[in-house]
Amino acid sequence: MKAAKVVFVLGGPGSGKGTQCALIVEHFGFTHLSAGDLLRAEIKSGSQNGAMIQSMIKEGKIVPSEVTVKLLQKAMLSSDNDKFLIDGFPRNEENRSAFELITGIRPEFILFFECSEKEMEKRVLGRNEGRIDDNIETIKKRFKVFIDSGLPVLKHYDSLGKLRKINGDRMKEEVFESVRPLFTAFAKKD
Ligand SMILES: Nc1ncnc2c1ncn2[C@@H]1O[C@H](COP(=O)(O)OP(=O)(O)OP(=O)(O)O)[C@@H](O)[C@H]1O
Ligand SMILES: Nc1ccn([C@H]2C[C@H](O)[C@@H](COP(=O)(O)O)O2)c(=O)n1
Ligand SMILES: [Mg+2]
Repeated sequence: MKAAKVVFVLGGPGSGKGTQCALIVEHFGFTHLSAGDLLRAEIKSGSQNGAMIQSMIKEGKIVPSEVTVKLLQKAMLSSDNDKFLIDGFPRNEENRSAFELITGIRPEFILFFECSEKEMEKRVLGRNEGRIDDNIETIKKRFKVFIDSGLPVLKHYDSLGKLRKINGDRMKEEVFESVRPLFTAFAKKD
């Protein structure tokens, strides 16, 4: 597992993480692992953690790291790929330290989509995927959790010189043109 190359993809709810990950997969052959998607699949699977995960997501809270890191680790181990985009993780310092401790992996860099709350709110409310957290009450809570718990993680990686900030407040094609050079450089280094 230590040979795996990981890029963490962060940003507020609706900042475009999943959308940009799909484009990176298409152009650069990474495997996309969304922590939120893995947690939602765990609810659907009827796991004994399902009810707890569902209630945390509904409240916009962060699921205990042990649960999420195990799901990510399992997905990485069952993949043939060695390049992963881990989307929506780490969401807090506990997520970050648990991942490093359990997997021994340090990320190559962190892709961070900066986007205004007004734009993120509009996108999430228009997403229409039936998510239990895409409603105005939960969105407000998710914004607060992002500021309170997510920003310290970004500060940490900034202090290590690993943070790559992208203006996510543009059309998705324009955003991707800012993302592309980061992965072109990464592919050359590989
Ligand atoms: N640049 C963009 N401009 C306009 N709409 C966008 C853009 N990027 C994504 N969207 C749309 O906004 C919604 C949210 O995007 P996406 O699911 O990629 O965000 P996310 O950061 O993964 O959100 P979450 O953290 O809630 O999972 C989707 O409906 C998507 O199609
Ligand atoms: N590291 C994570 C990632 C996600 N969750 C929970 C809480 C989030 O609000 C929800 C949805 O995530 P998204 O799809 O928006 O990335 O999933 C978590 O607890 N820990
Ligand atoms: Mg997403």
